[in-house]
Amino acid sequence: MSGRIPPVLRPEHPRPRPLDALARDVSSIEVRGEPAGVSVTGITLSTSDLHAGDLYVGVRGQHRHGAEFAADAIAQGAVAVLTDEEGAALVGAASVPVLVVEHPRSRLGELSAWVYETAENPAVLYGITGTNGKTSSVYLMKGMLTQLGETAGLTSTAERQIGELTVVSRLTTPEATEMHALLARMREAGVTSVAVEVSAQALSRHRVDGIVHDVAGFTNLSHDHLDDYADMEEYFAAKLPLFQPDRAKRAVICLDSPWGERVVASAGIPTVTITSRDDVEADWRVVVTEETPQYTAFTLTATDGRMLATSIPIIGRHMAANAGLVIVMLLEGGHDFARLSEVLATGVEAYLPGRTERVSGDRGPTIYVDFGHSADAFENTLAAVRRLTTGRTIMVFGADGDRDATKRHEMARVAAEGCDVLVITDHHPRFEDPASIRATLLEGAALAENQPDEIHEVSPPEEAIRVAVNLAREGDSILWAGPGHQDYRDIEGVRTPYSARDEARAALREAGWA
Ligand SMILES: CC(=O)N[C@H]1[C@@H](OP(=O)(O)OP(=O)(O)OC[C@H]2O[C@@H](n3ccc(=O)[nH]c3=O)[C@H](O)[C@@H]2O)O[C@H](CO)[C@@H](O)[C@@H]1O[C@H](C)C(=O)N[C@@H](C)C(=O)N[C@H](CCC(=O)O)C(=O)O
Ligand SMILES: Nc1ncnc2c1ncn2[C@@H]1O[C@H](COP(=O)(O)OP(=O)(O)OP(=O)(O)O)[C@@H](O)[C@H]1O
Repeated sequence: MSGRIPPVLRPEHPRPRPLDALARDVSSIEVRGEPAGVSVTGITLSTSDLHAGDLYVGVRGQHRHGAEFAADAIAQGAVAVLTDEEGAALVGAASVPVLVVEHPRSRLGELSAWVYETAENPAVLYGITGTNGKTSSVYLMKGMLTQLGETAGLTSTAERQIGELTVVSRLTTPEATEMHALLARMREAGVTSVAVEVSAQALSRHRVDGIVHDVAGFTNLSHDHLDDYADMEEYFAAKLPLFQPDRAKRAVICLDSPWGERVVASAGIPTVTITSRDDVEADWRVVVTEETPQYTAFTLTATDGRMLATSIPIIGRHMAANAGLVIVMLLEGGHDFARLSEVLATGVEAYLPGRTERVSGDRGPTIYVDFGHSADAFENTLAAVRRLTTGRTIMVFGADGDRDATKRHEMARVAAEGCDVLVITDHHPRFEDPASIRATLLEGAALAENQPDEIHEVSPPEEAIRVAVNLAREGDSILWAGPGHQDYRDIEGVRTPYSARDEARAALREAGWA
């Protein structure tokens, strides 16, 4: 992948850590070379993020062994290299100490916590997992925490935020080296609570090792990532470690998808449940009381009768479910119910970038740009858009190339079922042929029982949104699912700058809707 790579947030004043203490404090490390007198101020997996003073960790990746880049790392100022036996052979004779461990990736959390001294973290950590709603929930949480007077941080697919400071993210959940650096930077900034988006891949690849969340949250599970996991059972199993004592102290589980009950059954920590469905029993219940284009109002009620009423500045019952989950997580994190009710009575203040984000003005069709890229996300967002639309609902979407191809038919079927006009286009083709992805989507759309009035195939996406806008009239809505907050398209491994929000606004202007 080439193109613009966002920076990594690290502590500004790291305390130098003596390398010879590492072998004493962290078990099963063999030191080759002389560690005495060497100080470590950072740790990284990648030469593109290397700072002078870093411990460079060379792990075997999908394409290369990181140890192949050890000479570059040392030239850039790495003071030591940590790797496995295979890596040590690749490094050969080095001018810095070489530390050898088995399975270095599985030791990254522990090592990073040692380098940045994050084992004792003063902030309250909230970790959220699930297929859909993680990013939305961490933004809703940061908004609520700020309203409660806290200095809050978040890490998400879209951004890392420390109070007002924001940087664009690379991965949903950063590598453990970056995660611990971020926590250390947050400590410097006096952050009191952190909302952490935890992907299944992060749990499988040791990215949140060394972190014990005060409260974990589960949104839902549905078909996604079956390129990374063999089947739904394996994908589900990848989520479960977040609900064990080494990763979280307690948890709030949403029962809206049937997988929620199974998370409760397998959790090794105390759990509290929540639902927004009226056919499911749970400790807390979300009931949507009003849906408007500007906000969704809802009540949150406990089985003991406690109730609060609030609203979120975004459309969709699924978003109210996310917000309810977050409120109960805050309660489990020690916030007072009466104070939360009072602070949230006037509504949650949050901005969710690219999550059913309305990018149109007062005149003309309404356009929402969304990050949905699964059938479940489409079903929920389309239903929300439809409930607020007096005219036709137009859906524009394309599917990710080089990602779970098994979900494409179902995505297209659900899209076709839920809209009046479907415009199939491209998303990130990566190294796949976009025409062949569109052909698969057209096959999927043909499976819908209720066919839309029109189906169009338009490439590239900037042309597709213009076709959609030209088809639309006042009172119609366009849901452009996929690109969300993203500022690029990945075409053959190159990140080309791209903003769906800007393209949508330009299409409206060109059509005379200003
Ligand atoms: C499959 C996967 O997780 N890959 C990650 C992995 O890449 P890799 O194994 O291909 O690495 P490699 O290219 O073989 O290189 C091996 C090592 O050499 C290092 N290197 C390599 C070249 C160089 O010049 N210098 C250098 O130091 C690399 O940093 C790496 O440590 O290690 C890289 C460095 O940390 C990650 O950026 C990369 O994530 C890729 C970009 C990725 O897309 N991951 C996806 C699957 C992912 O994790 N997604 C989840 C979920 C998203 C969601 O919720 O939808 C996420 O949390 O983001
Ligand atoms: N609770 C929910 N249930 C179903 N769909 C949801 C829910 N919350 C959000 N969505 C839909 O899923 C899309 C992705 O939402 P969000 O980014 O919050 O999820 P995520 O879990 O962070 O996904 P990713 O891991 O892909 O970043 C949204 O744009 C919306 O279409």
